[in-house]
Amino acid sequence: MDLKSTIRVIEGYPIEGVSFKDITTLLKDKEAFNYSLDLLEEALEGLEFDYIVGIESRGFIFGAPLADRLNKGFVPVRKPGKLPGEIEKISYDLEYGNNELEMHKDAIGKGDRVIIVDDLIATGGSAKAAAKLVETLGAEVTAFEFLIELDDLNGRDVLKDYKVISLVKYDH
Ligand SMILES: O=P(O)(O)OC[C@H]1O[C@H](OP(=O)(O)OP(=O)(O)O)[C@H](O)[C@@H]1O
Ligand SMILES: Nc1ncnc2[nH]cnc12
Repeated sequence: MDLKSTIRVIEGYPIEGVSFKDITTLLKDKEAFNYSLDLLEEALEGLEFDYIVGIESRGFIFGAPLADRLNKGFVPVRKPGKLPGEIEKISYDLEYGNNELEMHKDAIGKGDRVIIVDDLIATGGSAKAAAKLVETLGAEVTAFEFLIELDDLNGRDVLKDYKVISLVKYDH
């Protein structure tokens, strides 16, 4: 199956110059959604880890079912103000705008190995911020896994010290 053909591209959203990769068209196609999870699962074969960490919100859509398939726990990295317990917080820049991410302090710790999952890597800012949260809590990032990679935005360079897996590539 050609996964790319199920992803809709909308130019100029949310601001001029951005070529937005809309995964809602993939998600509503049950074969494409299932196949994307098959590929995400297969690509992690041979890696040892304890948890899937998903980045809100689109990272939850792939991260949670992937954790269930792999019989691992799922840990959310959330946008500000959503987690009820004691949190670790970090600020970061996006392709458009900036944001903050938070994680429960007691969610993971020393000796834990995690896979960080998101739908897309653009600048790599969100992924790097999530890794810093994981590492601040004493855990280790085994790999990053994305459905989509935007090559020209060089997010992979930002994550050069890590294993990075992506399924579908675009120039930008
Ligand atoms: O590599 P980066 O430049 O950091 O960009 C990628 C991030 O941007 C999008 O999330 P967004 O913050 O738009 O939130 P959403 O998932 O809630 O739509 C996407 O889902 C990634 O998390
Ligand atoms: N070009 C893009 N398409 C979809 N989601 C994004 N998040 C950051 N950049 C994006």
